[in-house]
Amino acid sequence: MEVRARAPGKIILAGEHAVVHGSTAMAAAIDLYTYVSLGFPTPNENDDTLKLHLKDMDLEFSWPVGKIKEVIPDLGSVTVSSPTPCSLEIARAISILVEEHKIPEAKVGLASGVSAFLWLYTAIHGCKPAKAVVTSELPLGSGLGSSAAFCVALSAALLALSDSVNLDFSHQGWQVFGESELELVNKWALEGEKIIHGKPSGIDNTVSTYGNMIKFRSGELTRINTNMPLKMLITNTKVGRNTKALVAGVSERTLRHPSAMSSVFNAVDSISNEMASVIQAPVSDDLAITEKEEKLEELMEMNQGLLLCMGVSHASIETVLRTTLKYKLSSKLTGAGGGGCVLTLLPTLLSGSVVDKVVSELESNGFQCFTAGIGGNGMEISFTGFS
Ligand SMILES: Nc1ncnc2c1ncn2[C@@H]1O[C@H](COP(=O)(O)OP(=O)(O)OP(=O)(O)O)[C@@H](O)[C@H]1O
Ligand SMILES: C[C@@](O)(CCO)CC(=O)[O-]
Ligand SMILES: [Mg+2]
Repeated sequence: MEVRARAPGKIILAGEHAVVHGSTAMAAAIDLYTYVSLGFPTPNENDDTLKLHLKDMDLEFSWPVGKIKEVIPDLGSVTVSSPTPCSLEIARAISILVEEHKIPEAKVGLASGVSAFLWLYTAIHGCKPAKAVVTSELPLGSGLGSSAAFCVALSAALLALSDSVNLDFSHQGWQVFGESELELVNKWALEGEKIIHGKPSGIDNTVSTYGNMIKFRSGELTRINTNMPLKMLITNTKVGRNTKALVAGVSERTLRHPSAMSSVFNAVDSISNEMASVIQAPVSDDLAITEKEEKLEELMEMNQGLLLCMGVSHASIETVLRTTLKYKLSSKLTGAGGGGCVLTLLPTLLSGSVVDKVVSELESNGFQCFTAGIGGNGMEISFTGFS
């Protein structure tokens, strides 16, 4: 018996960081996914361990269920239908379980992901044996929402086995949850994101759960429907960074400059709302598309300028901006910044030869360029071996 869930990564079109401080943001799912599968031992296997295999990183973790029960204080008050933050006491216990496995220094950032796994697993499924296998098409720590996709896929797989979700176990292939179940997945995923991000706004896990394109502010999402073709070049600077630290840095800057940063966040709020209006406006002809694209380009450039004010750009990001500007293309960082990925709008009428030149110049800097489908499906689930 195995349950498998997948959840998409995302791009933030406008509003990252400001959204943590109550501004509106715009985000869209991309067709790169994280997959979580949960397999369970048959009674005669007599396997009493919880295993986590991070396949892409070639890392395996294993804990005797008895040890988990011994270390993690009573979870009795936690109910699946009421997503709950990981308490300090349980977080300390979980860190003991994580530190038992010496994670290589180069991959130490994974500790927060393993901690999020242990919290979500024990809180939703309890201290029971299983094997979880995780694979992902997303670059980790690059601004494309890998942490959110991980938390959403894991929460979905665990909830699929709970009494809180009604699913057709005999269904072949991917299936989606109903609205109330999606809301529960999203809320549990946010609890996982809190362990990885520190103070997440919830936009990443929300767009990974629901998919498509959303406008988001203070926990509320508005689905954005559009017939506007939107093509973005994604450039991964491959400069590693940590979202939790970058988010904390913006909060510290806000404490030092409350009035100035409030003006910055208000400006971002306006940019995101204007972007939503531009994208949603019906497209009538090629001229309309070009006009919309020019407005989007200006809004992206303005947002990038405000992200610079927040202190989350990076020399590598500035290199991408300078390079694409030479070809009169507009770019902005996406996600937490400090490196990671940069978006460049590719206008409908742009010739492929120009795109090739831009990509070639960007990749000559050691960056990795790719395009991804924008606005695809959200979280999905599949079952095998269930009668
Ligand atoms: N497939 C995965 N398996 C295990 N842990 C993961 C996985 N994907 C993400 N993580 C956890 O999330 C961390 C990266 O999250 P982080 O928020 O810093 O970057 P991101 O989500 O890729 O970018 P952003 O939040 O800016 O969109 C990893 O270091 C790891 O702890
Ligand atoms: C930087 C941030 O705004 C987006 C990260 O993808 C953090 C958050 O909203 O949780
Ligand atoms: Mg993240």
